[in-house]
Amino acid sequence: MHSWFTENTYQSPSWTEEELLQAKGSRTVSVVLPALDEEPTVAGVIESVRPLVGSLVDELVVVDSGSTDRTAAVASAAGARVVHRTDVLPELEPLPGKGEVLWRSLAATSGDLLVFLDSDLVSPAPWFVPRLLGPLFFDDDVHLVKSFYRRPLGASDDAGGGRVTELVARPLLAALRPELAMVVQPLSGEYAARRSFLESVPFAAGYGVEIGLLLDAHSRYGLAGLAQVNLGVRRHRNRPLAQLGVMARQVLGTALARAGVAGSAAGLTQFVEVMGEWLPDPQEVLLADRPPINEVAWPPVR
Ligand SMILES: O=c1ccn([C@@H]2O[C@H](COP(=O)(O)OP(=O)(O)O)[C@@H](O)[C@H]2O)c(=O)[nH]1
Ligand SMILES: O=C(O)[C@@H](COP(=O)(O)O)O[C@H]1O[C@H](CO)[C@@H](O)[C@H](O)[C@H]1O
Repeated sequence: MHSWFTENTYQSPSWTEEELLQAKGSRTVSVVLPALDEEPTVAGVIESVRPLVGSLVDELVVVDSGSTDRTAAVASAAGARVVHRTDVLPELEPLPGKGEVLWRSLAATSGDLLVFLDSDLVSPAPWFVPRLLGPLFFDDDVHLVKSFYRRPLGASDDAGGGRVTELVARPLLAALRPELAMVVQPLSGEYAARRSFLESVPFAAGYGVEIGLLLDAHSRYGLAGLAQVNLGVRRHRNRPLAQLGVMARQVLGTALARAGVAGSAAGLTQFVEVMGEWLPDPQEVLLADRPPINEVAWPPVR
């Protein structure tokens, strides 16, 4: 078995809250939920973290990505601090993507450590945050902690989720960065990292953010800088295949860029059937990065 997999993979994390608090010491923790139109689920995710605020967690922030539903109101009522993406770095026109709000969250928070959770999670367990923090508290060599879990697809209880992971990210890593073959969920949206790392690397503004951060952490720190923790089961809203095609294009674009492989800037032409004919349905695809935020002059909005 690969030594990294045995040493830095936590199949059954068993740290107690007391042990974690002890190890946390004077460090601070920000939990960030990126949210685009997540009115049905954001409160449940907040409620899974809120009991930790004031102990393991120092701040719980939802960054609204331009929602048109009641995400902000629901999140605020559930007890999170809500930051709209243009509340921070207002001088920058926002880019339409998940990575954009994660990048801006660095300017809206102050924690030494950050934990990212998707806002479309369904019934996330209360141990998600504590388990993600464990390796950062106990191993100073670790800078990025990824989650892994069984990923049911829709209502079924089998593990059919993680379609872009299985069909794009995992094969891509095998081809471009085989050392990362032992990462169980390279695209998992639940992860924790040190601010010092996050502020010093670019953020893909779209869905390439996870693969970009993984590749950059590996380039910067090697496998020793990475850990992964078992969170059990993860259910979330599963997008239709066509939308995952655009996501896959972003994952591919960011991975190629980080690997120094020239790719085109082309978007993605999908096809739709209209009255028995198949017609092109071109998709704009955001492939841009935000630069390392510590290179952008900004007064930290704390
Ligand atoms: O432009 C975007 C796209 C996504 N998200 C958030 O990022 C998380 C993951 O997005 P999504 O659920 O679309 O990805 P999936 O889990 O389906 O791969 C969710 O909390 C979204 O609300 C966001 O804040 N801005
Ligand atoms: O892992 C995946 O294949 C995709 C899609 O998952 P599903 O097939 O809908 O379970 O979900 C992840 O990918 C995104 C891109 O990295 C992340 O932003 C999401 O948080 C993560 O859920």
